Amino acid sequence: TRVGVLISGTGTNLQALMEQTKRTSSSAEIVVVISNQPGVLGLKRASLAGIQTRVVDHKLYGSRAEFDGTIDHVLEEFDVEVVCLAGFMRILTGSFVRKWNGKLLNIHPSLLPSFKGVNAQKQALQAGARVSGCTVHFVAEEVDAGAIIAQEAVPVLMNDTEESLSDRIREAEHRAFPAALELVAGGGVRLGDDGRIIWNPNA
Ligand SMILES: Nc1nc2ccc(CNc3ccc(C(=O)NCCCC(=O)O)cc3)cc2c(=O)[nH]1
Ligand SMILES: N[C@@H]1O[C@H](COP(=O)(O)O)[C@@H](O)[C@H]1O
Repeated sequence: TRVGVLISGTGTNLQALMEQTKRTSSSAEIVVVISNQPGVLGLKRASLAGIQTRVVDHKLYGSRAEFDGTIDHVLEEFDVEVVCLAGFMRILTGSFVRKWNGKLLNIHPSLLPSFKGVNAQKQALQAGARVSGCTVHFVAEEVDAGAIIAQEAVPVLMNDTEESLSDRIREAEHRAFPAALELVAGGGVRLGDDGRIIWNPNA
């Protein structure tokens, strides 16, 4: 399965996905990395791994539709079949999400449906949660509301700060996202027409 990864920054999730898809056992191959920000570390990580990169700078587009349309054009150019949002921080338009429905995965740093949106780790701390974690989900038009593919829980410790909790969640992300990508790429999981997860017991 040909995979495109969309990033906005550091790319630690991209790094985990690249390491997983390099394995001979993997059903997935990352064929392009697209960033909406120029010069980010994630682009260097991809180049070091010999993966093609493109920058689609959202500041250069008059509308979200044109920005998303350009990203879509690059994904088609590379014959991408599955798209992973790995620290990608732009909301995608409904038409883009509908076109890639069931083929678009995102990693979120909380146990959805709790703590949607940005600063999820801070929300968990402020709520006094004793457990948090990460969620990999199919992307739906409604932000952070898509069908859940994989989750991993982590403890919230007494002296946790937003940074220490984020670091612990990120370690879980680096396991959950590669595992979820293999499930989707290998046909173990797909999105039903009703928007719910369908598990293939034989995959
Ligand atoms: N339609 C759809 N698109 C998404 C795009 C990115 C992410 C990644 N997680 C994200 C969740 C929230 C945001 C956010 O609210 N950023 C501040 C506004 C940035 C902007 O103006 O664009 C960004 C990424 C998830 C989704 C999703 O669930 N549905
Ligand atoms: N989606 C969120 O973006 C953050 C940065 O990810 P990365 O750029 O290090 O992969 C991660 O915490 C992830 O949950």
